[in-house]
Amino acid sequence: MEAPKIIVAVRKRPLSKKEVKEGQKDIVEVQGNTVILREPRVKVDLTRFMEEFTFNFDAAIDQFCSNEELYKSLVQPMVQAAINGTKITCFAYGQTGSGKTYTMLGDQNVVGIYTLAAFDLFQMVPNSISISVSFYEIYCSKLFDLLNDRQQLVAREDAKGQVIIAGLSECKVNHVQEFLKTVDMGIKSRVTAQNSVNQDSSRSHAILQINLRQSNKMIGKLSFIDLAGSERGADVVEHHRQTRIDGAEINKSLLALKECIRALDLNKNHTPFRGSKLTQVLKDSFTGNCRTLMIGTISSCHKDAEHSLNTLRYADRVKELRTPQSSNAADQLARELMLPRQYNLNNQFFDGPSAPRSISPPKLFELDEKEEDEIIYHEPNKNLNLKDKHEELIQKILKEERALKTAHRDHIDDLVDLTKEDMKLLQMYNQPNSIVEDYVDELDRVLSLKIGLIKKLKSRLQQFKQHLMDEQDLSLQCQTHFYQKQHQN
Ligand SMILES: Nc1ncnc2c1ncn2[C@@H]1O[C@H](COP(=O)(O)OP(=O)(O)OP(=O)(O)O)[C@@H](O)[C@H]1O
Repeated sequence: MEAPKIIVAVRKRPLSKKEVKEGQKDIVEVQGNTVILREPRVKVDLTRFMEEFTFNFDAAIDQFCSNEELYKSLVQPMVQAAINGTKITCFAYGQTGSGKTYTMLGDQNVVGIYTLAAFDLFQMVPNSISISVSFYEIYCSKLFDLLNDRQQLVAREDAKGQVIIAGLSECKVNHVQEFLKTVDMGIKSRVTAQNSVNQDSSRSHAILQINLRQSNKMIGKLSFIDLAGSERGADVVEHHRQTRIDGAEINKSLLALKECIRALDLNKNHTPFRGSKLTQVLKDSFTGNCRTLMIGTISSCHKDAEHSLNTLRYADRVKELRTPQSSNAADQLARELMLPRQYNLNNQFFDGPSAPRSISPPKLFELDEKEEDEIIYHEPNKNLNLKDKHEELIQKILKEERALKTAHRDHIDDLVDLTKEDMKLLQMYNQPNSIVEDYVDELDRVLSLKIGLIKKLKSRLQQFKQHLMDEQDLSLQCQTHFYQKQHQN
């Protein structure tokens, strides 16, 4: 049977030492490929109760599973496929601090799955295949090369519809140590930016690409993506406008990513790649012969219940629309992937008792499909409408901002041309026999043109300023509504 195009896994991170010390509760249970989240709630009459949500995935990974075990069961088979010409994409989605970086890139004590893939690749590929790396980051819709001093990059679509990231460095690596050194340089560049540019890793998507070439022709590609923190997409109630705008961009890219994966699984002809910078640059990875692994990372801590639920719902939506064929293939793969017993995992990893296919209905309020499609964070309807309006306005502002910058540039060019005319005029007036009426008329014309240009730009600016103020008002309304709602709960 054909391998599934998409595998959706969820990984639970353990409580941190700090959380244990604070007495926080672990509210997530992994049983086979099922994740159960029990959220402590309080009713209006102050009685406490537990709300239970059950989700079923291709793989559910508990807190005892190491990166090596995860790699062996889910990623290693894909590495082999990459050598055989398949484009592989692995991405981690989840709240800040839920374990995305830990899974993808590792930390000082633990190796990430990209490193494990590299070890295998260097062992498996024949000498005729060369390996190279690119590593870049998307921050505020801008691309930065992590292997070249964070040079800003531009993504362009060529005549054949292929997206090319102009200037992206691709470093050829001959052995695993060289590979690790190169990626480490990129990780350091990301960390330095966090400290110096007031940037926060949870607000950027990091994309590490390993390219396999034979006689200079790309034959396979593996992309490991550490996404921005999913909760960042809901920064509507943030006080800083730029943070809200960044949040809207992150929200847009995560929703577009979900749409692209769904379209990919349904073999749709039209895939909405242009929906965001992230999906635009990943277009190539999602077309043709490709396979994707999504790892939703969740915290087990009760105070993160809301965010964990949102991640579980997002992952559930990604796999929900799977075609019957690919669903069968995924089930088959899940059985084949059963982890060897030497791994200290729950042994029901894949072939445990068959769990319910869909999520248990939330008992307090229902979400309809449209709501989940449009925002990541679920709120009651009224707030959602405000959020929708806010989102729409942010998109408008982003477009207007780009248009304003272009108009400003054109304005400067026009002013330079008129200033040249000004200078010529003055030179002519300094000539003997010049006619004062001509000079006055001409100067009047040039000045009127300049005033016209300034007025035009000013009115565009005025409109933009008005929309910024509207956004501020709308955000305040969202905040008020959000806090009122919290108070009621
Ligand atoms: N499965 C795990 N087992 C043990 N520790 C983990 C696990 N997942 C995450 N951690 C620890 O939790 C902390 C947060 O993880 P990590 O930095 O990977 O989060 P993140 O989702 O990448 O956050 P951000 O979006 O801010 O980059 C780290 O200290 C990490 O070592």
